[in-house]
Parts: sequence; structure tokens; C-alpha cells
Amino acid sequence: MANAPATAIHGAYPRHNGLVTSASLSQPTTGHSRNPRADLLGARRVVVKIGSSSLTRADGRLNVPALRKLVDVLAEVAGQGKQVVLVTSGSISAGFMPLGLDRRPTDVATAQAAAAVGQSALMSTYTDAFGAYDIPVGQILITAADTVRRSRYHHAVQAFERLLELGAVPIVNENDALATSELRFGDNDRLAALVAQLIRADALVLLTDVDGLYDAPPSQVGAQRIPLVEHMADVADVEVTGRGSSFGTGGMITKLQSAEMATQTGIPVLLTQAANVGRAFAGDDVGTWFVASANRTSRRKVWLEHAAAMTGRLVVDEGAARALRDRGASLLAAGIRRIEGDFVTGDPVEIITERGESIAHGISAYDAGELPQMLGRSSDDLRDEFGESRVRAIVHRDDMVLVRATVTDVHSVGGMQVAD
Ligand SMILES: Nc1ncnc2c1ncn2[C@@H]1O[C@H](COP(=O)(O)OP(=O)(O)O)[C@@H](O)[C@H]1O
Ligand SMILES: N[C@@H](CCC(=O)OP(=O)(O)O)C(=O)O
Repeated sequence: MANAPATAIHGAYPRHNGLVTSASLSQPTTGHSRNPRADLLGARRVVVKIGSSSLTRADGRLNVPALRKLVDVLAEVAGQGKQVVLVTSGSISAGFMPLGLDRRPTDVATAQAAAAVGQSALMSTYTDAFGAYDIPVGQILITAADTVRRSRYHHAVQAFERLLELGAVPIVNENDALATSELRFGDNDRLAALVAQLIRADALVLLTDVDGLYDAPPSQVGAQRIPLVEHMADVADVEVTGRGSSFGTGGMITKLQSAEMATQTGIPVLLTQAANVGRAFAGDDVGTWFVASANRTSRRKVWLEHAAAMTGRLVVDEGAARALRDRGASLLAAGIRRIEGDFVTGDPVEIITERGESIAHGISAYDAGELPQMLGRSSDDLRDEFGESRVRAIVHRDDMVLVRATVTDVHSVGGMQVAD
């Protein structure tokens, strides 16, 4: 497939906005008295994501030598006492040849079949490669649906924690054989950020086919690597594409989304070329280092903002929209015009205006079935008719995150991509 056209998120990248490119600075020291990459040396728990572009040969098949090279480095990193979680692509690449297909499938059903066959082949290759170092691996396949309810999210945390305690390397991919309809992650970049948050990683390493974020798509003459990003807003104007190699999904856009999700919760991100993984773990000046944000958002709020697929919608009037946005209020029944979807207490819901504008994501304190009789009514009215149990807010402020225009808000629907 041809590369997607460049998507300027907010226009062209200004070269003199305080950011430093590799050509103007050989050592990444802006605002720091030390090399921030040294944080990776001290990290105890690391999530490493390797993308399709680095694991796929020109003919579309799995690049086994590249996989083995990665494992050699990760085994050494694990041997130094770090806990490593690997998020890997490659299920379809590994699956189409064994099925007798001569090229990667493009239709959904055959891609599902290739993913089912390929995922086990992929795992067997990783099991062998890590096995040479006596390191056990455990497969964790995640679907977007697993991130909808907090209870499933916590269940996933438990699986990771136990695998790590037992000295295994958890190997994660999206459950491609089943996650081909409705909402799905699509790319593994945001999945990796979610996993990093889930297990409270100390760092996230995104491995791809270019050595970091460039100030323009690297195919453009003169594009320069940006070694250090202190605030995501600094790269709001960098021109990025939605797809780089013919096999990658998401391109730089989803990598920036991933970096934003992780840094918001205090996890620094290194984005570099797969070939540089050894140097990255040695603290060398490779790739782009995204500094963890000092103003941390709670994991719960980041989950709500980016990762949770919304189960329903609450359509609110203009007064309620202003109260949420300008006064930081909780959402009361009085401001809700109608509800859409079938959800239960604790499900994530989107709050939108009647014009369809997205205001916030939040956790509903009620089942969808309880709401119709409450809509548009004041708290006093609700108390008189139903008692105290129906006076609490529909979505409490602490369970809500406003939808912001972010550096990475393109191409996402409720934090997820909709399957083609
Ligand atoms: N500003 C940019 N800086 C760096 N890479 C970019 C930029 N814009 C687009 N890209 C492209 O993003 C691609 C990486 O994304 P992708 O192909 O999805 O990789 P992966 O399979 O590793 O996830 C690179 O090959 C590169 O061409
Ligand atoms: N889950 C898919 C990979 C999705 C994908 O291509 O993601 P990415 O590596 O971020 O470009 C697979 O195993 O083929």
C-alpha cells in the first residue's frame, strides 16, 4: 500500500521554537544538567514495543533475525535485573505463509485467520529465542473491550504482576483474530502506553524503523531528528504521517499519542530505531526522549481520556456544557436531554452537546435504565420522588475528564481507532 500523505497536525514545524534538533545539538542537555536518557539505565520496569515496520521483511513475512536481535538485547536487559514487558506486532506477517498465501491478506476474515496462525508462530519464535537465555515468556492478548471496564483492567494488571514476579517476560499483542470489528486499537503504540500505565512502568521504549521523531517526515530532505521533547505542546506543529512503512499502522501520529498518554502519567518515553535498542539501554544519545510530565494526571483520568471505548452517550444542554467546562462541575440530571446506548453503573460514557460536540468522558454513576425518569429534573425534585439515593451526580467531577484539543487528537475516535 502506498504511504499515506503527510498530515500536518497544526501546520508546519517552526524550527526556532525552543526545541533542539540533532544538527544544532549533539548532546541532549536542554533544561537538564544531565542526560535524561540515563533514566532508562535506572528504570526497574520497562515496556518495550516493536512495530511491524521493524519486524517485517520486504516481502511481508516475519523478519526472524530482527526478532532474535531484539531478544538478545532484552535478555541482557532482563539479566541486569530489569523487568521487561514486550509489546510486539507481527501476527499477520507470521501467519500468511503457513496458510499457503503468497501475500499479506487485505480482507478482514483472511487477516483474522493469518493472525490466529501467525500469533502462535510469533510466540513460538519468541519462546525459542528467550528460551536460549532460560527466560520464560507468557502471552497476553488484549482487545479494546478489555479496557472498557475497570474490573477487566484490574484483572489484566494482576496477570502482568504475577508473570513479572515469576521472572517471565509478558509478550503482548492485540487479539487480532477477534478484534477486527467494532472498536479496536489497530496500532500497537497506544496499546503499549496503556500497558505501561497498567503496570506502572518506569519507562516506555517505542522501537520503529526511524531513529525518533523528526521535524518533518524523514523522507523530506533536510528533516532532522528531535532528540528531546520536554512538553508535548512543543511538537504540536511537527508534520507527521499516519503511516510510514507499508506494514506499519498508525505511523508517527499514534506514536505521539502513545508518548502523550505515557508522559501524562509520569512515564518517560524513548522513541528510537529497533537497531538502536542496545545503545538505548546503554543511555546513548539515540532517538527522541519524551520527558515525563511534571503535572501528572491520574492513570484513571488518562485511561478515561485515551483508552476507554465509550459504552454510551449523555447528551447535555448548553448550560450543563458550560458548567462542566468553565466551573468544573459534576454532571447533574437537570442538564441531560437524552441518553444513548446501553450502559451500567461504572461504564465509561461520552458527554456531548446536542450539536454533537464532545465535552467530556466520564464514569456513569447509574445504569442507563435508571436515567430516563431522572432527566431534566432538579436534585430537590429527585429527592422528593426517589429519596437520597438518586440525588448523587450522574457523572461526578472526580470521574470525569474534559475532552481537550490535544497535539494528538487526529485520527482517533474516543481514544480508539475504528476498524476499517
Ligand atoms: N515527523 C516524523 N518523524 C519521524 N517519522 C515520521 C514522521 N512523520 C512520519 N513518520 C513515519 O513514521 C513511520 C513509523 O511509523 P510506522 O510505519 O507505523 O511504524 P511501526 O510499524 O514501527 O509502528 C516512519 O517510517 C516514518 O516514515
Ligand atoms: N497487531 C498487529 C500489529 C498492529 C500494527 O501494525 O501496529 P504497529 O506495529 O504499531 O504499526 C499485528 O500483530 O500484526
